[in-house]
Amino acid sequence: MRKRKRVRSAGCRNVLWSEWWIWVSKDATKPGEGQRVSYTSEPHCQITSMETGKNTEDHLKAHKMKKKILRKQVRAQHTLMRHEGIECISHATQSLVIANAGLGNGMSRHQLHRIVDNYGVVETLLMPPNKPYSFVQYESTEEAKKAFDALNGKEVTLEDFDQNIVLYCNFVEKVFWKNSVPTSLPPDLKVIENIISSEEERKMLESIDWRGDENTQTAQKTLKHRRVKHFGYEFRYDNNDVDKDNPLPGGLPEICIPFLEKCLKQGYIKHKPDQLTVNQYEPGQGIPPHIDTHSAFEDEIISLSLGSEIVMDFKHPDGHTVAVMLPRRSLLVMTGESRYLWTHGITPRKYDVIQASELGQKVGTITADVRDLTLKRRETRTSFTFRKVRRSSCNCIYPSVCDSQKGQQRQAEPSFPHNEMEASELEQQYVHKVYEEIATHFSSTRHSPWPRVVEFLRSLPEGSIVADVGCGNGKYLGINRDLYMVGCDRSKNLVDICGEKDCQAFVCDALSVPIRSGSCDACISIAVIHHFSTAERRLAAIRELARLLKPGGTALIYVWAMEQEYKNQKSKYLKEKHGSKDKEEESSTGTSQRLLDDQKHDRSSQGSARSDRLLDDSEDKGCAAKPVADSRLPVHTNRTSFHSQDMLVPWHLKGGSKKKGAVVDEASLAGCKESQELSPVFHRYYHVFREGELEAACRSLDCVRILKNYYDQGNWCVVLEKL
Ligand SMILES: O=C(O)CCC(=O)C(=O)O
Ligand SMILES: [Fe+2]
Ligand SMILES: [Zn+2]
Repeated sequence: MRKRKRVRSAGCRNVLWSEWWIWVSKDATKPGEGQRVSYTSEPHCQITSMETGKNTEDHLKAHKMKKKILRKQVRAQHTLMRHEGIECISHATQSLVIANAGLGNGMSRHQLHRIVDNYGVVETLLMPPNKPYSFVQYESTEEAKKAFDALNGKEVTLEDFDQNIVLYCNFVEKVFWKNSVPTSLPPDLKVIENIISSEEERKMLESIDWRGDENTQTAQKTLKHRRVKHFGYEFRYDNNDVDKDNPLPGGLPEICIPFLEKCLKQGYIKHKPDQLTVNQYEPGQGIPPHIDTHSAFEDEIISLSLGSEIVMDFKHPDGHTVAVMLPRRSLLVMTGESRYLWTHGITPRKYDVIQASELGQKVGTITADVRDLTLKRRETRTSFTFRKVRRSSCNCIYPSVCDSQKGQQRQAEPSFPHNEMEASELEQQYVHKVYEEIATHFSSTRHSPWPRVVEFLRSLPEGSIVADVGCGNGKYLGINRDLYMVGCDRSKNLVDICGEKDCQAFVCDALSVPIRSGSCDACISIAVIHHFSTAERRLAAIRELARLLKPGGTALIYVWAMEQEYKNQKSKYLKEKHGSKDKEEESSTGTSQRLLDDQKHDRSSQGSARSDRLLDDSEDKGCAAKPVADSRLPVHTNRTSFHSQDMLVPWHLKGGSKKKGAVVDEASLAGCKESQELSPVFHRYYHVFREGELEAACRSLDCVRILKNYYDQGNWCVVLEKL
């Protein structure tokens, strides 16, 4: 409903979409000079000159500043609504939400307390984990008002980061937080506190000699995000397997023997480990989410935390994550489901979110109580991970993630769809779900707009209403500020990323876009329609784009081409097969394609898939794709030509997540390019178009005519006009 209204009245050019939104929402006042929400403060600074009217320059400056604060305040309201469904209200209450004062911004509980305590008695201070806002409830409305007036638009310096941020305040009905985060540990996971004494800890740490770079006896390696040493057997990160036939000389260090005996005696483990990996993490370092290869190690995996505590993230395949505090001198015991099915990893960052009251001592899940969270600076942590090398194949009950059981797994491989329902299920599993999972990583690789798409958007008349259907991270939404662009995507996580960039986008399916027929001057659909798995559905997606257009309106469509060699020219995608460097970002020339860039990742980590991949693609090495002898979809080998029009294309997920606005992650993830280790692989369904196929589909629609039809960097492209 709202969307329609927005589209309809977008003709008045000076109205920001976001401001307009607030006008139609129930707490808004009428559009007018400046004031968009009923309760605003005079920004505590720069405003005095405006009021006394000293001189016009100051007046103008103050006016601009006020407008800016208002804009940001409104943006913060939208973020809160989008993230939490919490609505800000126009009258003063006891409760404030303060944007940019969140744990995700790098604000500690301690610092925020000192700020908000200045204006009255704080009853509750909620700091949700990793979010860019906090909630504060005062004893009285008067106090909250005082805080609002003082803090809205106020610049503060983040302690520890030496960085300035500006706070923006809004009133909310009451302070609350629905704790959707699971509070129990993953099944079959234990954390045993104080397993060794400080003296034993010191001795164990001292026993590891990190001098020298690469050491054959202990297979010492400096990885991109930590140092490691192996004892007993080497664990190889190139194939994620243990070198079973070449035990390292010396076995496990003497000092570990009494410790292991204690673990056996106390029943934490049943079998004596014969392999040890010592990992050392400096603040800012981590290990990507992974499952230790099933075929390499037996069930029990134990890890001793030395030197400092750390938060480890566990993730179930259904997506839910549990952050687990591993205190110093504690033992993590992973068996059964937590060892075989859940990934574990350490996000590379300098601070962890932890419970405030028992600094560093609380075992177990972190997000149990948001009234009590804060940040804690990491220190050097050394872990001793003991495992037992497996001598026979794994027979676990989790075949979907078991490399020993890939025979059975193949049964689960998707087939070419035979009907509408199968098609929709295939897309759900191998397009929607995957983009949801990889959204953050995917978005971090999507910066450079493709030049000919930009050209199309720049050629549109000022004031045009444009829909970007399948907008991804919204990289085209801000290209031409003279347009009213709105994006939509099937992935909520990608739409959230658009929102963070202050772009207008919503979640919907490209087959059913909730925009009024004939309301758009133009549409774009870039690298989207090749994700539909039947010809009917691809045509339906084009028809839907056409429906949105008003007569004379134009649509630009890009799909991936079967022909990666055209007019005797290899596409960039093929040419970069033997490229020199793995790249995380899109080519700065801006000529590389969304799809081509996907392959850079794939190439960079081929062969690094662990047992947690969804499908096994190891058999594909050297050949482009499996022939479609049966109707099972082949898995494409990146950087090779296509041998089938329908296939699965791998995406190698890199560890960590980069959230905009989260200083903590921002700082620590800079330069994060863990390429050879532990990246889970996801597969996306694609139908690559043959020459003429897109054009023919468009021609079958009576309501459009083709204005242009061309090949651009491995894609077939058309520009349509609505008749
Ligand atoms: O540092 C840790 O505790 C875990 C290390 C780990 O998961 C591994 O080396 O596979
Ligand atoms: Fe591990
Ligand atoms: Zn297994």
